[in-house]
Amino acid sequence: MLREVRDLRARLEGSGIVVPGSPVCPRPVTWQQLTLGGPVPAVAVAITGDTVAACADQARAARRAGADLIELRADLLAVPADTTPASGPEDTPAAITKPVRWAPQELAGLWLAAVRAVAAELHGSGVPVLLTVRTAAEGGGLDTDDVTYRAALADVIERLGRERGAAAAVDVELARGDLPRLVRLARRAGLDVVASSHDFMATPDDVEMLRRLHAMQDAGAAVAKIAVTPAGPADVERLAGAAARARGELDIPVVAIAMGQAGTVTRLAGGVFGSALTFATAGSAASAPGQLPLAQVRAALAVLHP
Ligand SMILES: O=C1C[C@@](O)(C(=O)O)C[C@@H](O)[C@@H]1O
Repeated sequence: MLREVRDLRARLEGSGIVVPGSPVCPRPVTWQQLTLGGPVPAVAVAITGDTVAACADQARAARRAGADLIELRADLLAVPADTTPASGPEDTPAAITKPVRWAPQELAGLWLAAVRAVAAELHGSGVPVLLTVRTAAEGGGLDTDDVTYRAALADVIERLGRERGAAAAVDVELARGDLPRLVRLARRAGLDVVASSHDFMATPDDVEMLRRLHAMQDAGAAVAKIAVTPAGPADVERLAGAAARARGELDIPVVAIAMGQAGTVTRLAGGVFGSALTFATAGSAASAPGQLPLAQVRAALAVLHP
């Protein structure tokens, strides 16, 4: 029975008919051994270590666990505090720790060191690296203004271009501005851009979700990703609907996730609605609420995408 369903699906897809459950993506992306946008969603594991050494350890574990893609969440790296006195002589009570204000080049240097360490662990495995620097505005650990974010990202992109192959792609937040320019820089450096948008409070209305995904493709991103927070089943249904519509309207792979407990189903069955990638854990801390262990996600994918 399963074989008959598979054969029928293959015949329909062969004649250009989009079959629910195995969306066809006109412009899939290939990074090393991984293709995003095929009939089965890929599984990413996020590296959430706060030191370069911890990131390398986590990458090794994620590779062994069978991740298709490693996302390095470089925003979670600890930025050493500046302990010089804010004002007054050092022996006065004014000798308090200053807030951390790193220059873009310093941030880029820290992220680059972590990319190198993670890439070294993955060498020869065919598992690509996605470099992500999530800002505090979208639930991440990098608490800077948009100008610093863009400058640091541009710097790390250019430096990655000089060491081709360390990372396959870089995450760029749509809402931080300048996405088309960062896409051009990334292309020149031999990197793809995964454009992203996160809402940790709510699920935007359907028109807005679609608008963001289209804006990402229009800016030249290779992948369009949205993660939202549902208040309940109705929001989960809307997110799934937006994913299915985006899959029909866009050429590039779409990633759509409902975060938190209410959205768990989208981490398992997102592929049925057109989502090309899901995020799972492999022993270390989750990078967003609702992520499940990789083995559970694989088991669900095997049922839904035989
Ligand atoms: O964009 C995403 C998706 C995500 O937020 C999730 O909900 O699994 C996890 C992040 O690390 C990643 O960058």
